[in-house]
Amino acid sequence: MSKDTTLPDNARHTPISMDGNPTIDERANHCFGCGPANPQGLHLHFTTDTSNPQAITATCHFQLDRMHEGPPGHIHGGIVAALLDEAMSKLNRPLNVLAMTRHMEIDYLRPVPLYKPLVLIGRHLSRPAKADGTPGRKFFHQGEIQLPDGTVLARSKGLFIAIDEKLLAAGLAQTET
Ligand SMILES: CCCCCCCCCCCCCC(=O)SCCNC(=O)CCNC(=O)[C@H](O)C(C)(C)COP(=O)(O)OP(=O)(O)OC[C@H]1O[C@@H](n2cnc3c(N)ncnc32)[C@H](O)[C@@H]1OP(=O)(O)O
Repeated sequence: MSKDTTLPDNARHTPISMDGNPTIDERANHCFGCGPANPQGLHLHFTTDTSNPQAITATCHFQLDRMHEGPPGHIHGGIVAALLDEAMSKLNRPLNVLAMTRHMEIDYLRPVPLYKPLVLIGRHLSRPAKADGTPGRKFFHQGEIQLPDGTVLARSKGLFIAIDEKLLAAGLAQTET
């Protein structure tokens, strides 16, 4: 019996159809947000919760220091954007899709402190169906940076567009040396 690929699967790191075709990111592992091989990266580690398939989450506990300073004692706004983008993008794989950020908007609600434990959360909001009722390419997600007591410091909404995995795999094959 074939597996239902529309359901989230938190045991996997890539969509089923990508078996044997790791992404560029996975091969190099230099992703600025989560790649362990990037010495300048943020080294974020997420835990995904797919217990409610309609509202899956990705959560990361992190703390940054002066390397990422913007306003004195606080995280640079561009890094805040990178954190939120990363949290939202981490929802795509449990949803069994490869997708890239097409649009995101950010509310910078409070300055985000350095040297303090913080919580980064991505939440899947919706995947509107196409006109014919089949699953669409657009994934809407939300991201938040919170203090441990739940106070929200920054919030994002993002639109991610699913990429054709066959084209991606073909592109990777051409880059093999
Ligand atoms: C080298 C590549 C490697 C890839 C590895 C991936 C692994 C994962 C990596 C993890 C990365 C982590 C995350 C990162 O940081 S990813 C890094 C940052 N993102 C990028 O670099 C993405 C660059 N953009 C693209 O490549 C293309 O634009 C993509 C592929 C995303 C879509 O191009 P495509 O030509 O296919 O689609 P489209 O442009 O017609 O738009 C699609 C639909 O969206 C609608 N729309 C647009 N704006 C809005 C809006 N504001 N509100 C509502 N809707 C809006 C628009 O009307 C259209 O709708 P419709 O007309 O179809 O109904």
